[in-house]
Amino acid sequence: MAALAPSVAAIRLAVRRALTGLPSAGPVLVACSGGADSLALAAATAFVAPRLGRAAGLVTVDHGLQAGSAQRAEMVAAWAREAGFTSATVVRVEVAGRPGGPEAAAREARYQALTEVAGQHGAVAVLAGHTRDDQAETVLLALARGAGPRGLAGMPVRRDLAGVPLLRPLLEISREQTRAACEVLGLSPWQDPHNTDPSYARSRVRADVLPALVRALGPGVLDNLARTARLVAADNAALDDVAQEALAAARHPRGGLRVPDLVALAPAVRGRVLHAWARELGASPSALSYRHVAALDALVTGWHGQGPADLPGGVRVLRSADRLALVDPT
Ligand SMILES: Nc1ncnc2c1ncn2[C@@H]1O[C@H](COP(=O)(O)OP(=O)(O)OP(=O)(O)O)[C@@H](O)[C@H]1O
Repeated sequence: MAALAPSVAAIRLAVRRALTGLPSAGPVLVACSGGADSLALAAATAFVAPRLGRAAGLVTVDHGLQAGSAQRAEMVAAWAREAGFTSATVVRVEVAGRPGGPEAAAREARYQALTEVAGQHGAVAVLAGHTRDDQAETVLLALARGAGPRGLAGMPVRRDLAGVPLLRPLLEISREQTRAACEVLGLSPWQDPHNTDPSYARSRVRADVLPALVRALGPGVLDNLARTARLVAADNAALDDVAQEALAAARHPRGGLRVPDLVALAPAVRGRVLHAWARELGASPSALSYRHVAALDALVTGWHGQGPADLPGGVRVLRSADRLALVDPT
């Protein structure tokens, strides 16, 4: 018997670890674009899940943004049925008319579709094929836009998708390995033209920046960027816990927060307390930026009688005496 290719073995092991950690019985759902990363993930899941006594379904989203996208989706679904998935679902989504740029709109439509299909199948987790290289790109993009630790933590290995865990088992697997696994398994991945379109910052990082970094600093740089994300994520989790306690302790009896309690906090914790509080008041996390939190912080530490701080979603916060309070919109 031929030895198992290292790329295939590594990806199967990563999937096995992700599935073994799932608490309850029920199917998992692989989100597969047909690209090399999610195709390698799907092939590994089709192998591993039945051996763990778990059903696996596959879902592919047709964004309808390119000619032939419907056929591509059907081909992925047809492959999935052959590969032994218990369900193979194609969802066509409407991207136009959603807020944000085209990438953000497609992502929002995709995650909404994945959530719906997960609900229909009673899935206990959705698996996505983001790799170590995607993580390295995410960290670099976050660094470049000054996103701070929240951005530098990159993509979490697990997050909540409207009640269903979204898992990323391949965050420590390289793109080279997913390409190699597809080749070994005789799979022909779809090449997403967006991935090489230089009008996207991520594509430019992928095509120009990462290769330049590897040339200048050596091949370990991709692993190191991904490790940075893991280390920062662990620090973030600890600091967020501290901030939650500080937020609870800083509540003012008449609503809002007590300024002296906030002043006493370390700046890193205070920033997180204000961020968490702003979200609680209704500011959307994706729109909440450094600038907004800095404006709240200025009400605490740079107070000179200034007016309210404006947060996304029309949320306004003012300082009166020793209290930060929401401005009643009425
Ligand atoms: N059209 C789609 N249908 C289903 N899942 C998708 C689709 N597009 C992306 N995904 C999921 O999101 C993950 C990340 O996609 P993205 O396009 O950002 O990265 P990628 O590295 O190009 O992945 P891939 O090689 O799998 O296309 C994919 O691995 C897959 O799990």
